[in-house]
Amino acid sequence: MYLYKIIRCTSNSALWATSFTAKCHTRFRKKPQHGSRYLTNPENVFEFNAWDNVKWDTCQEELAKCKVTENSSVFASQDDQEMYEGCANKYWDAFYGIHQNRFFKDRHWLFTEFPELAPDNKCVDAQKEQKSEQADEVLRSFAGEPTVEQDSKVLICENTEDEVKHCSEGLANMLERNTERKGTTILEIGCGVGNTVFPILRYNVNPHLFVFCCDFSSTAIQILQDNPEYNPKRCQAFVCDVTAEDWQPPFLPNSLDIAVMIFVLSAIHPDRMAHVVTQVYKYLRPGGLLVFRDYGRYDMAQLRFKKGHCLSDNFYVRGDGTRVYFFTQAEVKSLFEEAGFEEVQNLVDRRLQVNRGKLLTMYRVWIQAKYRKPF
Ligand SMILES: C[S@@+](CC[C@H](N)C(=O)[O-])C[C@H]1O[C@@H](n2cnc3c(N)ncnc32)[C@H](O)[C@@H]1O
Repeated sequence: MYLYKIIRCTSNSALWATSFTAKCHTRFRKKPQHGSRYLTNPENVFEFNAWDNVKWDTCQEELAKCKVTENSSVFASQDDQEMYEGCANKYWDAFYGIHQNRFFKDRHWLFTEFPELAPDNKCVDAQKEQKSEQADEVLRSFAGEPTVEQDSKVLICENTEDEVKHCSEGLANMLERNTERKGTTILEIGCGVGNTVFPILRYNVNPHLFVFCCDFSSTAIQILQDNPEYNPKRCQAFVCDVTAEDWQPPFLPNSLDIAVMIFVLSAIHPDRMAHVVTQVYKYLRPGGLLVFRDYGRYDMAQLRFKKGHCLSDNFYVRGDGTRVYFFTQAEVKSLFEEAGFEEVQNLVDRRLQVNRGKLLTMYRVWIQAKYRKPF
């Protein structure tokens, strides 16, 4: 069992959203990309809650390596490994069954780092939320498997066109908008309860925007669809295990403008990552963009794992049965380039988060990347 910081999120309420949007329209402030507060004098470390682009010296790197070598010295048993893989969606169902939509905060920093997600919106006030929100985690516990039935809203029907096997309201919308060539179609993979999707729907002002989002946790998809902000005219959520050979999604190959992968690839078994990336490539249109942010090697969360939780190199299981991988930039690069993508961005974001009350320092590492499907 691991101790995680408790952060309560109330930002999903419609009331908050309305007042936030209103404030936002009167303020045209934007947080600089990759942060702007640098720690030059170590004595000042407790003056702020977080520092950007923190440099690691060799000693710190060596210490991190030692911790990882130690916590990887005992692997989870083969039986347990198979259970975590076979029941992966059930562990996430249980996670969302407990935490509902209170665990992850809405990811407003998205628009600072990935302005493509809301290109015409000048009012993205990324300072409202600290970028550090993305990895704040609560005390996680696994309380047994829930019995939630799968409830995909994707409709499957016959179509006269051979290549169109699966259709839905979302697909019909998308085809119409693509004919007019006005729309932007976004897919979020591993959307959870919508902490990325709802900010996109709020801040992307393109009237022809359509957001597809999927997750293999039917509990997460149900919670997302129950959110008052869920509008089927602009969004379609569906259940999909992206490690499956075929996705059967409600859109066509070569059709998506943007695919979003935020802290999802790390939750997938390393043996299936390449397949997931290949599938994303298949459904993006030529020229389409993939945006990615995920855990980096030696992030604080990796160093905190105890022996017995390691499944394979840099891949761990948390106390609640959900899994997490810690990437290097080089791994991300080869995953996407081997699938055919061209690199637009690949950076490591090192942040120092500070708990000023307890005088604690926490070194966070994230990999952020963008890849384009060539024309
Ligand atoms: C850390 S959460 C991130 C949620 C969301 N992207 C966000 O920004 O808040 C990881 C999500 O990936 C989903 N996931 C993990 N493996 C998956 C798979 N094979 N297929 C689809 N979703 C998956 C989990 O259910 C979970 O909702």
